[in-house]
Amino acid sequence: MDKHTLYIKNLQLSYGRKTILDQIDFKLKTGDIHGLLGLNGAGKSSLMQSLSGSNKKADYHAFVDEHSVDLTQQHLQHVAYLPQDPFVIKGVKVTDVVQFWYPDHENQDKILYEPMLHSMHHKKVGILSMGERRFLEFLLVFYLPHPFLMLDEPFSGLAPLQIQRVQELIKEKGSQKGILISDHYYKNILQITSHNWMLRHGKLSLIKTDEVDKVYRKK
Ligand SMILES: Nc1ncnc2c1ncn2[C@@H]1O[C@H](COP(=O)(O)OP(=O)(O)OP(=O)(O)O)[C@@H](O)[C@H]1O
Repeated sequence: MDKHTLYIKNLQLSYGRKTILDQIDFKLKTGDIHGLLGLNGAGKSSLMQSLSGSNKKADYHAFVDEHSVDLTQQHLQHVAYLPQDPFVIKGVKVTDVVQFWYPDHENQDKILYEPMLHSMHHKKVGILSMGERRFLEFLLVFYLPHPFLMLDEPFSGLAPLQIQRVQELIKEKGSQKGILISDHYYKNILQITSHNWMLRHGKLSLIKTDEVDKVYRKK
């Protein structure tokens, strides 16, 4: 599979007079799994929304394989995004949601035959538990064809076995996609990432695994 690189240059985001992201440069290659850490309100979701083109207030230059790209043109399918908040409508059945997202049988089967989702096909999304719904949403975004994937709190509300399965899938797919993951359960992240970024005061810097605990304890 071809390798791709996403490069973001000089990302700037302010809400009113408050600067959230300050002159951030960021590079992610397919095959890389990077963690995004930071205290509440540091700007992790804002960064992921910006990188996936869903935050229209962000200002930056984006390149894929050195070609300038407009990430807000989401039909170009550069970066997929799992948002922190639930997004699947409650009143529809799991099978219908999956068929809507994936018209092809191959991808439908990958999701519907996922062992931890198998017994839920005919349930409406609204009666799934929080963890079941989050797991479904993760799978929906995970199998999209985009080469880059932003996962905002994918472990939130998941049971330990589901966390393990999400980690397995991310590691398997890590060889094909460039993945950035943020989660407050940062130990789940550190188990699967090669590099970790800390977002503080609008700036992004690499952080070593053994320094992460210290930052969160200082809180
Ligand atoms: N649409 C918005 N308008 C104004 N301020 C916003 C908006 N979205 C986020 N903020 C502010 O930007 C800052 C960063 O928020 P963001 O959600 O990106 O942080 P986070 O690191 O993801 O936080 P958490 O870990 O708590 O989810 C916060 O102070 C938040 O209140």
